[in-house]
Amino acid sequence: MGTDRWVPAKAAIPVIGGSLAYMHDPLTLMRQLHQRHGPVAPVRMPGPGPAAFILGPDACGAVLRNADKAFVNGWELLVGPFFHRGLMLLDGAEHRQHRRIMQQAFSRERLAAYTAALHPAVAAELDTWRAGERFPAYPSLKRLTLNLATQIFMGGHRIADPVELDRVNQAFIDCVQAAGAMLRVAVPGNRWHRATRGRATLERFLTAQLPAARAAGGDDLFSVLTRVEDEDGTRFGDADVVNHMIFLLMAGHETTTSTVSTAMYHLGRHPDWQERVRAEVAELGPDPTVEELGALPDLDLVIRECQRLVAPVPVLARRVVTDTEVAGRRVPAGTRAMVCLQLSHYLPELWTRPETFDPERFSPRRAEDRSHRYAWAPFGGGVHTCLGMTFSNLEVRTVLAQLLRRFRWTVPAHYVPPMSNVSLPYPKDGLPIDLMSSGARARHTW
Ligand code: HEM
Repeated sequence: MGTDRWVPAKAAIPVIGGSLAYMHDPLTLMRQLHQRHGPVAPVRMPGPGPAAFILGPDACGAVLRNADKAFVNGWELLVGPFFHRGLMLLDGAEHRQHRRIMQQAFSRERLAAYTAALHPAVAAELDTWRAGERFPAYPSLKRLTLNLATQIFMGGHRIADPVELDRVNQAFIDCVQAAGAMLRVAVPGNRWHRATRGRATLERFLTAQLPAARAAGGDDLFSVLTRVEDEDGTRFGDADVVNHMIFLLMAGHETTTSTVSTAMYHLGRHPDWQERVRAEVAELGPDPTVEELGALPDLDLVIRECQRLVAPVPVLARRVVTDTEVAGRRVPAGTRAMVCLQLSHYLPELWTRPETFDPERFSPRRAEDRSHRYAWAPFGGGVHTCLGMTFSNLEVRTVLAQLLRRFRWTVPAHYVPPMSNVSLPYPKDGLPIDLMSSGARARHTW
């Protein structure tokens, strides 16, 4: 295979220009770089060594499959200080062993127990939503998933003190927000500083709670992590449980919120689809099982389409440890490789009218996602493929099913959410939604 010369970083877009262009409109930047450089585009980014965007499904697939073991995870620089030793930040044999143990926390049996706990927790949150007003849905969804994480992951019922619960939630939010900090040095009052303190608070809290979580033998993830073991009987040490918990809280929170909020937006714009999925969930009983939630084909089409249009994790970070080749291009050791999943979701050679909301493209008849293994890859691929994918699907379906059964909603006429891309994408204006009770007729304003 012919190898193109590595284009030195000075030929690439300037540091600030590149970062700002990404934050302004990542998809346009990815398209421009793809057109100009093909599948491996050198970019200048703050941080050590050269950097490249990996573009298109072949190149993304090659990096994620990592056949020659040239890539290790590159997240340390972005989120390392707050999420270090989380599963996604481990490599090689250690990663394999930790993944094997953690997989036991996501077995069928465990998922059934988490799902049973999800129903009342979602209902309690949605009881606080009021029909008849326009309100920013995104912050409410974020609070909802955070409370779910506290209940399902942390065994929130064991935390008696509401002040402490608030403090823990805030510490966790501070950690998540640091990923988008421009200034990656702690200066009192800035994001990095708040996150450093947040990490310390979470560590103290979880370490103190660990004996109770272990003794409880409960069905929440925290309790489960203290006792799961791989086939050789190896278990996590106490520090591992704490590190994994902090990472899982982050991994499961913003990503799930993103999918539900994208779905609320598109279902608000497309009443035909809203009615179609409402009719489907109307058949469910009050506490649907994993199997019942899994058998909602129309909702499944909608969720996949939403994750195509707004990939909750649009770019994955890798670091090159030995000189290698991607799609015929030489990529030297030391390069930071940004795997741009989001671009593949919009390539016109893979998708019909990629800008359009068209869930049917995932139907067995059209199966556009089958055109390439990495055409649709919101959960990544290779050894780090999302471990929470099934749980997240159950959570998204549970929240949407309850929303659809309780409410109808629309979005303002001609409204398109202005997205923040500083860290993971979210609607900057909070996503205004006009909420009605499910009995009321929708007022379609577009
Ligand atoms: C819509 C929701 C979600 C999306 C789109 C998503 C996406 C991803 C992606 C793309 C990765 C791969 C990162 C990489 O290769 O560098 C990943 C990893 C991971 N995710 Fe998710 N995620 C979601 C929800 C969740 C949830 C709810 C959990 C936990 C309950 C979770 C747990 C994990 C874990 C543990 C990893 C690391 C796997 C490993 O390194 O072996 N995710 N996720």
